[in-house]
Amino acid sequence: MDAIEVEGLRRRYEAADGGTRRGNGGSQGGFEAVRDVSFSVREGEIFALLGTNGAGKTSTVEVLEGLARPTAGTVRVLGFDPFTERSYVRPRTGVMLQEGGFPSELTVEETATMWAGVTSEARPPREALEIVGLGARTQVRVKQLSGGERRRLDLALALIGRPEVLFLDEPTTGMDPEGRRDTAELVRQLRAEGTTVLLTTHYLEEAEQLADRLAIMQAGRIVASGTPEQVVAERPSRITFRLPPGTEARELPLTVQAAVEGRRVSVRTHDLQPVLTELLVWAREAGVTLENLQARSASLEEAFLEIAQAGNRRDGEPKGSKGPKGPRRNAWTGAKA
Ligand SMILES: Nc1ncnc2c1ncn2[C@@H]1O[C@H](COP(=O)(O)OP(=O)(O)OP(=O)(O)O)[C@@H](O)[C@H]1O
Repeated sequence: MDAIEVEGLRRRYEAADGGTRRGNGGSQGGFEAVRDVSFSVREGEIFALLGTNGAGKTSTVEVLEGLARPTAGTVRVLGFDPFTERSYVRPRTGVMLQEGGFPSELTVEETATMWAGVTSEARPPREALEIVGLGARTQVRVKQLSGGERRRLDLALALIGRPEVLFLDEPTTGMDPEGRRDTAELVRQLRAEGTTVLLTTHYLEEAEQLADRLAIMQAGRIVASGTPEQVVAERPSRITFRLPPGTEARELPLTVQAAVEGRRVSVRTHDLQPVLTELLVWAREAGVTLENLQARSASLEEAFLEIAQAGNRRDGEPKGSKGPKGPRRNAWTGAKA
Protein backbone atom coordinates (compact mmCIF):
# COMPACT_ATOMS: atom_id res chain seq x y z
CA MET A 1 0.00 0.00 0.00
CA ASP A 2 1.08 3.60 -0.57
CA ALA A 3 1.68 5.54 2.63
CA ILE A 4 1.71 8.85 0.77
CA GLU A 5 -0.22 9.67 -2.40
CA VAL A 6 0.04 13.01 -4.18
CA GLU A 7 -2.04 13.62 -7.28
CA GLY A 8 -1.99 16.82 -9.35
CA LEU A 9 -0.90 18.93 -6.38
CA ARG A 10 -0.79 22.70 -6.84
CA ARG A 11 0.02 25.30 -4.23
CA ARG A 12 -0.28 29.00 -4.84
CA TYR A 13 0.81 31.72 -2.45
CA GLU A 14 -1.55 34.62 -2.83
CA ALA A 15 -0.18 38.14 -2.98
CA ALA A 16 -1.43 38.63 0.58
CA ASP A 17 0.95 35.85 1.77
CA GLY A 18 3.82 37.84 0.42
CA GLY A 19 3.79 36.13 -2.97
CA THR A 20 3.74 39.11 -5.29
CA ARG A 21 5.61 37.68 -8.25
CA ARG A 22 3.51 38.09 -11.39
CA GLY A 23 3.85 36.36 -14.72
CA ASN A 24 5.36 33.29 -13.09
CA GLY A 25 2.72 30.73 -12.37
CA GLY A 26 -0.36 32.39 -13.77
CA SER A 27 -2.05 35.64 -14.41
CA GLN A 28 -4.05 35.87 -11.17
CA GLY A 29 -1.15 37.38 -9.20
CA GLY A 30 0.47 35.53 -6.32
CA PHE A 31 2.98 32.79 -7.00
CA GLU A 32 2.42 29.15 -7.82
CA ALA A 33 5.18 27.29 -5.97
CA VAL A 34 3.91 23.76 -6.72
CA ARG A 35 2.58 23.04 -10.20
CA ASP A 36 0.82 19.75 -10.85
CA VAL A 37 3.00 17.44 -8.81
CA SER A 38 2.17 13.73 -8.54
CA PHE A 39 4.07 10.96 -6.78
CA SER A 40 3.55 8.21 -4.26
CA VAL A 41 5.61 6.72 -1.47
CA ARG A 42 5.16 3.07 -0.57
CA GLU A 43 4.92 1.87 2.99
CA GLY A 44 8.38 1.36 4.47
CA GLU A 45 10.13 3.24 1.68
CA ILE A 46 12.63 6.09 1.89
CA PHE A 47 11.68 8.71 -0.68
CA ALA A 48 13.83 11.80 -1.30
CA LEU A 49 12.49 15.03 -2.72
CA LEU A 50 15.36 16.98 -4.28
CA GLY A 51 15.63 20.33 -5.99
CA THR A 52 17.49 23.62 -6.00
CA ASN A 53 16.59 26.36 -3.52
CA GLY A 54 13.04 27.50 -4.13
CA ALA A 55 12.08 24.45 -6.23
CA GLY A 56 8.97 23.84 -4.13
CA LYS A 57 10.03 20.98 -1.84
CA THR A 58 9.01 22.58 1.45
CA SER A 59 5.81 23.92 -0.10
CA THR A 60 4.96 20.33 -1.06
CA VAL A 61 5.98 18.77 2.23
CA GLU A 62 3.97 21.34 4.22
CA VAL A 63 0.82 20.14 2.46
CA LEU A 64 1.67 16.53 3.28
CA GLU A 65 2.21 17.49 6.90
CA GLY A 66 -1.26 19.03 7.00
CA LEU A 67 0.09 22.52 7.61
CA ALA A 68 -1.35 23.96 4.41
CA ARG A 69 -4.30 23.22 2.15
CA PRO A 70 -3.59 22.41 -1.51
CA THR A 71 -4.77 24.97 -4.05
CA ALA A 72 -5.68 22.02 -6.29
CA GLY A 73 -5.13 18.26 -6.41
CA THR A 74 -5.36 15.62 -3.73
CA VAL A 75 -3.01 14.41 -1.05
CA ARG A 76 -3.38 11.33 1.17
CA VAL A 77 -1.19 10.27 4.06
CA LEU A 78 -2.00 6.81 5.45
CA GLY A 79 -5.21 7.07 3.45
CA PHE A 80 -6.39 10.35 5.03
CA ASP A 81 -6.43 13.98 3.96
CA PRO A 82 -3.76 15.47 6.22
CA PHE A 83 -5.50 18.87 6.37
CA THR A 84 -9.17 18.04 6.86
CA GLU A 85 -8.52 14.76 8.71
CA ARG A 86 -5.55 16.00 10.66
CA SER A 87 -6.60 14.30 13.91
CA TYR A 88 -6.24 10.86 12.25
CA VAL A 89 -2.94 11.62 10.57
CA ARG A 90 -1.01 13.75 13.07
CA PRO A 91 -0.57 11.12 15.84
CA ARG A 92 0.85 8.64 13.30
CA THR A 93 3.36 11.00 11.69
CA GLY A 94 6.58 12.63 12.83
CA VAL A 95 7.73 15.96 11.49
CA MET A 96 11.23 17.37 11.57
CA LEU A 97 11.06 20.95 10.44
CA GLN A 98 13.88 23.03 9.01
CA GLU A 99 14.03 25.10 12.18
CA GLY A 100 12.67 23.77 15.42
CA GLY A 101 11.98 27.12 17.10
CA PHE A 102 12.12 25.64 20.60
CA PRO A 103 12.41 27.78 23.74
CA SER A 104 16.16 28.06 23.99
CA GLU A 105 16.24 28.42 27.79
CA LEU A 106 15.02 24.85 28.34
CA THR A 107 17.45 21.98 28.60
CA VAL A 108 17.51 19.22 26.02
CA GLU A 109 15.73 16.83 28.38
CA GLU A 110 13.10 19.40 29.40
CA THR A 111 12.37 20.06 25.75
CA ALA A 112 11.98 16.36 24.98
CA THR A 113 9.83 15.85 28.10
CA MET A 114 7.59 18.76 27.15
CA TRP A 115 7.21 17.37 23.63
CA ALA A 116 6.47 13.87 24.97
CA GLY A 117 3.78 15.44 27.16
CA VAL A 118 1.77 16.49 24.12
CA THR A 119 2.39 13.28 22.16
CA SER A 120 0.26 10.17 22.48
CA GLU A 121 2.11 6.89 23.16
CA ALA A 122 5.38 8.77 23.36
CA ARG A 123 8.75 7.07 23.73
CA PRO A 124 10.49 7.90 27.01
CA PRO A 125 12.28 11.25 26.28
CA ARG A 126 15.66 9.82 27.28
CA GLU A 127 15.26 6.94 24.85
CA ALA A 128 14.56 9.36 21.98
CA LEU A 129 17.62 11.42 22.95
CA GLU A 130 19.81 8.30 23.14
CA ILE A 131 18.67 7.22 19.67
CA VAL A 132 19.98 10.45 18.13
CA GLY A 133 23.19 10.50 20.15
CA LEU A 134 22.23 13.26 22.60
CA GLY A 135 22.27 10.97 25.65
CA ALA A 136 25.24 12.85 27.11
CA ARG A 137 23.78 16.31 26.44
CA THR A 138 20.45 16.05 28.27
CA GLN A 139 21.20 18.82 30.82
CA VAL A 140 22.54 21.33 28.29
CA ARG A 141 20.34 24.31 27.41
CA VAL A 142 19.04 24.32 23.87
CA LYS A 143 20.71 27.67 23.20
CA GLN A 144 24.08 26.11 23.97
CA LEU A 145 23.74 23.33 21.42
CA SER A 146 25.67 23.46 18.17
CA GLY A 147 23.73 23.65 14.91
CA GLY A 148 24.21 19.94 14.28
CA GLU A 149 23.13 19.06 17.83
CA ARG A 150 19.96 21.09 17.36
CA ARG A 151 19.18 19.07 14.26
CA ARG A 152 19.65 15.92 16.34
CA LEU A 153 17.21 17.31 18.91
CA ASP A 154 14.71 18.13 16.14
CA LEU A 155 15.06 14.54 14.98
CA ALA A 156 14.57 13.15 18.49
CA LEU A 157 11.32 15.11 18.80
CA ALA A 158 10.13 13.87 15.41
CA LEU A 159 10.73 10.30 16.63
CA ILE A 160 9.11 10.63 20.02
CA GLY A 161 5.67 9.52 18.86
CA ARG A 162 6.99 6.34 17.12
CA PRO A 163 5.71 7.64 13.79
CA GLU A 164 4.60 5.41 10.92
CA VAL A 165 5.43 8.20 8.49
CA LEU A 166 8.36 10.51 9.11
CA PHE A 167 8.90 13.83 7.31
CA LEU A 168 12.50 15.02 7.41
CA ASP A 169 13.08 18.47 5.92
CA GLU A 170 16.84 18.81 5.36
CA PRO A 171 17.62 16.68 8.43
CA THR A 172 21.40 16.80 8.20
CA THR A 173 21.97 20.47 7.39
CA GLY A 174 24.62 21.78 9.79
CA MET A 175 25.68 18.30 10.93
CA ASP A 176 29.29 17.19 10.74
CA PRO A 177 30.12 14.09 8.64
CA GLU A 178 29.73 11.83 11.67
CA GLY A 179 26.30 13.29 12.44
CA ARG A 180 25.28 12.82 8.82
CA ARG A 181 26.45 9.22 8.84
CA ASP A 182 24.66 8.49 12.15
CA THR A 183 21.45 10.07 10.83
CA ALA A 184 21.62 8.04 7.62
CA GLU A 185 22.13 4.88 9.69
CA LEU A 186 19.18 5.80 11.90
CA VAL A 187 16.93 6.44 8.90
CA ARG A 188 17.88 3.01 7.49
CA GLN A 189 17.11 1.43 10.85
CA LEU A 190 13.70 3.13 10.92
CA ARG A 191 12.98 1.81 7.45
CA ALA A 192 13.91 -1.70 8.61
CA GLU A 193 11.30 -1.27 11.35
CA GLY A 194 8.71 -0.36 8.69
CA THR A 195 8.69 3.44 8.95
CA THR A 196 8.01 5.37 5.76
CA VAL A 197 10.37 8.32 5.35
CA LEU A 198 9.96 11.35 3.13
CA LEU A 199 13.12 13.39 3.12
CA THR A 200 14.30 16.58 1.49
CA THR A 201 18.03 17.17 1.28
CA HIS A 202 20.68 19.14 -0.54
CA TYR A 203 23.24 16.37 0.01
CA LEU A 204 22.92 14.38 -3.19
CA GLU A 205 25.30 11.67 -2.08
CA GLU A 206 23.08 11.14 0.94
CA ALA A 207 20.00 10.83 -1.27
CA GLU A 208 21.82 8.48 -3.63
CA GLN A 209 22.84 6.16 -0.81
CA LEU A 210 19.66 6.35 1.24
CA ALA A 211 16.65 6.77 -1.00
CA ASP A 212 14.76 3.83 -2.49
CA ARG A 213 13.23 6.30 -4.92
CA LEU A 214 13.48 10.03 -5.46
CA ALA A 215 12.03 12.93 -7.38
CA ILE A 216 13.84 16.05 -8.53
CA MET A 217 11.79 19.25 -8.48
CA GLN A 218 12.48 22.29 -10.60
CA ALA A 219 10.37 25.46 -10.51
CA GLY A 220 7.43 23.69 -8.88
CA ARG A 221 7.42 20.60 -11.11
CA ILE A 222 8.88 17.10 -10.92
CA VAL A 223 11.39 16.88 -13.76
CA ALA A 224 12.94 13.48 -13.01
CA SER A 225 11.95 10.57 -10.80
CA GLY A 226 12.67 6.91 -10.14
CA THR A 227 15.28 4.94 -8.26
CA PRO A 228 18.64 6.75 -7.97
CA GLU A 229 20.00 4.27 -10.53
CA GLN A 230 17.19 5.05 -12.99
CA VAL A 231 17.65 8.81 -12.70
CA VAL A 232 21.40 8.50 -13.17
CA ALA A 233 21.11 5.98 -16.04
CA GLU A 234 19.45 8.62 -18.23
CA ARG A 235 22.59 10.80 -18.02
CA PRO A 236 25.72 10.22 -20.12
CA SER A 237 28.88 8.69 -18.66
CA ARG A 238 32.14 10.58 -18.92
CA ILE A 239 35.63 9.61 -20.11
CA THR A 240 38.49 12.02 -19.53
CA PHE A 241 42.21 11.87 -20.35
CA ARG A 242 45.11 14.01 -21.51
CA LEU A 243 45.77 14.15 -25.23
CA PRO A 244 49.08 12.26 -25.75
CA PRO A 245 52.04 14.41 -26.81
CA GLY A 246 52.45 14.51 -30.58
CA THR A 247 48.78 13.76 -31.28
CA GLU A 248 45.99 16.11 -32.37
CA ALA A 249 42.33 15.97 -31.37
CA ARG A 250 41.34 15.32 -34.99
CA GLU A 251 43.27 12.03 -34.89
CA LEU A 252 40.94 10.59 -32.26
CA PRO A 253 38.51 7.93 -33.54
CA LEU A 254 35.56 9.61 -35.28
CA THR A 255 32.90 7.90 -33.17
CA VAL A 256 34.39 9.47 -30.06
CA GLN A 257 32.66 12.83 -29.71
CA ALA A 258 35.23 14.68 -27.66
CA ALA A 259 35.41 18.18 -26.19
CA VAL A 260 39.03 19.33 -26.03
CA GLU A 261 40.27 22.11 -23.77
CA GLY A 262 44.04 22.58 -24.04
CA ARG A 263 45.29 18.98 -23.78
CA ARG A 264 42.36 17.82 -21.65
CA VAL A 265 39.87 15.64 -23.49
CA SER A 266 36.38 14.96 -22.20
CA VAL A 267 33.95 12.52 -23.83
CA ARG A 268 30.31 12.15 -22.83
CA THR A 269 28.55 9.03 -23.96
CA HIS A 270 25.58 6.76 -23.30
CA ASP A 271 27.63 3.77 -24.52
CA LEU A 272 30.54 3.78 -22.14
CA GLN A 273 31.94 0.32 -22.86
CA PRO A 274 32.14 0.41 -26.72
CA VAL A 275 33.39 4.01 -26.80
CA LEU A 276 36.05 3.26 -24.20
CA THR A 277 37.07 0.11 -26.06
CA GLU A 278 37.42 2.05 -29.31
CA LEU A 279 39.54 4.66 -27.60
CA LEU A 280 41.83 2.06 -26.00
CA VAL A 281 42.23 0.17 -29.28
CA TRP A 282 43.11 3.46 -31.00
CA ALA A 283 45.69 4.27 -28.30
CA ARG A 284 47.27 0.83 -28.60
CA GLU A 285 47.45 1.01 -32.39
CA ALA A 286 48.89 4.54 -32.23
CA GLY A 287 51.35 3.39 -29.58
CA VAL A 288 50.37 6.19 -27.17
CA THR A 289 49.39 6.31 -23.49
CA LEU A 290 46.24 8.11 -22.35
CA GLU A 291 47.47 9.89 -19.23
CA ASN A 292 45.02 10.50 -16.37
CA LEU A 293 42.47 8.25 -18.01
CA GLN A 294 39.18 8.10 -16.08
CA ALA A 295 35.89 6.56 -17.10
CA ARG A 296 32.83 6.74 -14.89
CA SER A 297 29.07 6.65 -14.92
CA ALA A 298 27.25 9.86 -14.03
CA SER A 299 26.66 10.47 -10.33
CA LEU A 300 23.36 11.71 -8.97
CA GLU A 301 25.08 15.04 -8.38
CA GLU A 302 25.97 15.35 -12.08
CA ALA A 303 22.46 14.31 -13.09
CA PHE A 304 21.03 16.87 -10.70
CA LEU A 305 23.26 19.70 -11.90
CA GLU A 306 22.46 18.95 -15.51
CA ILE A 307 18.72 18.93 -14.83
CA ALA A 308 18.95 22.15 -12.80
CA GLN A 309 20.99 23.93 -15.45
CA ALA A 310 18.62 22.84 -18.21
CA GLY A 311 15.72 24.14 -16.11
CA ASN A 312 17.40 27.48 -15.49
CA ARG A 313 18.07 27.90 -19.21
CA ARG A 314 14.37 27.20 -19.86
CA ASP A 315 13.20 29.63 -17.18
CA GLY A 316 15.85 32.26 -17.85
CA GLU A 317 16.52 32.37 -14.11
CA PRO A 318 19.86 32.11 -12.34
CA LYS A 319 20.40 29.04 -10.15
CA GLY A 320 18.81 29.35 -6.73
CA SER A 321 16.72 32.35 -7.67
CA LYS A 322 13.71 32.49 -5.42
CA GLY A 323 10.40 34.18 -5.22
CA PRO A 324 9.37 36.19 -2.19
CA LYS A 325 9.27 33.95 0.81
CA GLY A 326 7.79 33.93 4.26
CA PRO A 327 9.83 32.96 7.29
CA ARG A 328 10.34 29.33 8.28
CA ARG A 329 7.75 27.56 10.37
CA ASN A 330 7.60 27.30 14.10
CA ALA A 331 7.58 23.71 15.35
CA TRP A 332 5.25 24.43 18.25
CA THR A 333 2.42 25.80 16.16
CA GLY A 334 3.38 24.53 12.71
CA ALA A 335 2.63 28.02 11.46
CA LYS A 336 4.97 30.30 9.58
CA ALA A 337 6.86 32.02 12.38
N1 LIG B 1 4.83 32.32 2.20
C1 LIG B 1 5.25 32.47 0.96
N2 LIG B 1 4.79 33.46 0.18
C2 LIG B 1 5.20 33.59 -1.09
N3 LIG B 1 6.08 32.77 -1.72
C3 LIG B 1 6.59 31.78 -0.99
C4 LIG B 1 6.21 31.56 0.39
N4 LIG B 1 6.88 30.47 0.83
C5 LIG B 1 7.64 30.03 -0.20
N5 LIG B 1 7.46 30.81 -1.29
C6 LIG B 1 8.12 30.67 -2.62
O1 LIG B 1 7.77 29.43 -3.16
C7 LIG B 1 8.87 28.86 -3.86
C8 LIG B 1 9.17 27.47 -3.31
O2 LIG B 1 9.67 27.60 -1.98
P1 LIG B 1 10.00 26.33 -1.09
O3 LIG B 1 10.40 26.80 0.26
O4 LIG B 1 8.89 25.36 -1.19
O5 LIG B 1 11.26 25.75 -1.88
P2 LIG B 1 12.30 24.64 -1.43
O6 LIG B 1 12.46 23.75 -2.62
O7 LIG B 1 11.88 24.00 -0.17
O8 LIG B 1 13.60 25.51 -1.22
P3 LIG B 1 14.83 25.36 -0.15
O9 LIG B 1 15.69 24.28 -0.71
O10 LIG B 1 15.47 26.68 -0.23
O11 LIG B 1 14.25 25.05 1.18
C9 LIG B 1 10.03 29.82 -3.70
O12 LIG B 1 10.10 30.63 -4.84
C10 LIG B 1 9.63 30.63 -2.48
O13 LIG B 1 10.19 31.91 -2.52
